[in-house]
Amino acid sequence: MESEVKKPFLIGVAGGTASGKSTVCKRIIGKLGQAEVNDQQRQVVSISQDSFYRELTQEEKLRAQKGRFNFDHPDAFDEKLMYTTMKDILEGKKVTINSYDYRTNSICPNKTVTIYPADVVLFEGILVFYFPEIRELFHMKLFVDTDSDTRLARRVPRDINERGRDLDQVLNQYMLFVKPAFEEFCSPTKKFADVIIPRGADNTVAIDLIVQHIRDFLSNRLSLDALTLSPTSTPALNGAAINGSRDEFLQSALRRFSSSVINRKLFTILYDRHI
Ligand SMILES: Nc1ncnc2c1ncn2[C@@H]1O[C@H](COP(=O)(O)OP(=O)(O)O)[C@@H](O)[C@H]1O
Ligand SMILES: O=c1ccn([C@@H]2O[C@H](COP(=O)(O)O)[C@@H](O)[C@H]2O)c(=O)[nH]1
Repeated sequence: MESEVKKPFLIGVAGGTASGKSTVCKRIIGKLGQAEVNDQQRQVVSISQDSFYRELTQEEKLRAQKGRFNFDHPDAFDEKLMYTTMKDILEGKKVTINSYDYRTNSICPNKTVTIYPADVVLFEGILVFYFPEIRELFHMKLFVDTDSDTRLARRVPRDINERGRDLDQVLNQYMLFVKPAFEEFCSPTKKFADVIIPRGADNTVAIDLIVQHIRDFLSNRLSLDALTLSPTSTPALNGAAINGSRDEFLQSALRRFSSSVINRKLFTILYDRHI
């Protein structure tokens, strides 16, 4: 039998720096029961746009070391790589992405992350809605809307503790690049969002609604897939549905979709429709 190609539900998560994008993604992953699952088995994965910062020229590297490079401008990203990676993910392919090191302002040499095909892929970053071709790929677009004072108050300790900066560097970079670029490039993309999440990860009501929407979408898609099964594409499943017992049908359906986060009660309904 042909192996199943997983075409994921692709979710874009945009928002200003330190708005809580990655925390929101973690909450969604947790609520879908995927927090403890290992990389290869994981059905819900999150990718950061930071993996798509482009390599800097020598001259740009020197400027970056002095805090004079604008990492909040769209030109700082490798748009083409972002697009081809998202397309590959949507085609159910396994992809390899870069790891980024904020301390050196560059891609980590010899360190990549493999993203295995999954049911749900979250792609989070300050400018994920900026590039039209990439924006159009998302099935759902979220904007994490946290006020700028809170964001700055979170960014300062984070950049000092986790990204190797001192207070002056963080504040200078914020005033020179981060704040103006947020206003020019990130904030205007809020209008493309399907859901705006005020207060980020604190907004449990919004996160629960989003999680429910993801579950509904996946259930509906699975329902359509199962209703259009052809004997050539999935002989085992169809054979059981046509010739076998109700239990055989459910067993083979569950085997096929056993790694999915989708509600399995659906198969009972489908079986009743088929037979
Ligand atoms: N709701 C929250 N309450 C308190 N701290 C938060 C909250 N959301 C995020 N943080 C903290 O703020 C910092 C930035 O959050 P993060 O999710 O990494 O933001 P982003 O991905 O948008 O840059 C992290 O140190 C994180 O732990
Ligand atoms: O080398 C770098 C690369 C990026 N940044 C800053 O990171 C944020 C984006 O990450 P968030 O997790 O969304 O905050 C962006 O504002 C860049 O200024 C950096 O400082 N150095």
